[in-house]
Amino acid sequence: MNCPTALTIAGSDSGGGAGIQADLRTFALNCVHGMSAITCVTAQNTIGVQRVDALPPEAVSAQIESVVSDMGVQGVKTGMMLNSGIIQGVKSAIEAYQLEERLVVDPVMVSRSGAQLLDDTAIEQLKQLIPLACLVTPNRYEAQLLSGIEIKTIDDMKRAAETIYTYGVKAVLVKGGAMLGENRGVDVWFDGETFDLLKTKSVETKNNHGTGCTLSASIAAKIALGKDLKTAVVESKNYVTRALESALDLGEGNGPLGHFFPLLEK
Ligand SMILES: Nc1ncnc2c1ncn2[C@@H]1O[C@H](COP(=O)(O)OP(=O)(O)OP(=O)(O)O)[C@@H](O)[C@H]1O
Ligand SMILES: Cc1ncc(CO)c(N)n1
Repeated sequence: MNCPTALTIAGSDSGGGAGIQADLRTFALNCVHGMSAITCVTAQNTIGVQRVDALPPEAVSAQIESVVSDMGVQGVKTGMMLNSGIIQGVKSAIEAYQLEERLVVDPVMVSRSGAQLLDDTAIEQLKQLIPLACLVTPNRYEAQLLSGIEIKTIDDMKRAAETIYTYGVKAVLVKGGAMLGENRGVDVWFDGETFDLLKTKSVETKNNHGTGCTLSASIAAKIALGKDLKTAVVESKNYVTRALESALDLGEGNGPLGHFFPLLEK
């Protein structure tokens, strides 16, 4: 049986809500064979991250090379990449295997609570990767950092999307999970020609760990399935909304999404 494949280049989340674990689960729910290049191992739960151990950059590059050279990759996403050495190696591999057209960069730099997750050198390195991608998906704070624009309104999100587009990326999705009031959960799409507001219902839940990872993994899976980028984004946004509505009440903090709600409906 033929099966499309997708690759996630990201960190491991021991709590299973974000990172590699969320990505592989999302690939599976799309009936896409998931493969992984692990960049770092986090000791993490619903409350926070207790420890992070990075892999050597060569170990990350070797994982990418192993799967791409043998199995082929139709969709790729990057998530937490931790340091500039790893990001540099990933960029070289993307270029060597010409994966740009199917690459989604989730620029994991600032958490939704506003904490910086990458040092300044790594941020500069990540800025070099963004132009290669077909889509970059910054959250509110990452969009602020990448554009230099303070984001408070939808108009600010649009201006930030326009600025980030000038990096050379094909399309930008500024995510609105960290916006306030009725703007929470409204994402802004810009592809150089058209702005679009992707608006779903704003879900009232504290169990929202892994929304960004799930969104970018779902988009990569749908690219692997041959869908056009905009369709992949719209369907993925709807999937995240439904998964938030079915989120799991686990742990003391922010529980994981209910990724498998479609299976429970059968
Ligand atoms: N409460 C909510 N209701 C509806 N959609 C939401 C809500 N919170 C987040 N989203 C959606 O989830 C997706 C991820 O956006 P978010 O801004 O949370 O990304 P992120 O900060 O990168 O996520 P993470 O917390 O996983 O790092 C977006 O499509 C956003 O609109
Ligand atoms: C491993 C990992 N990647 C990404 C995020 C952002 O949600 C996280 N918390 N953990």
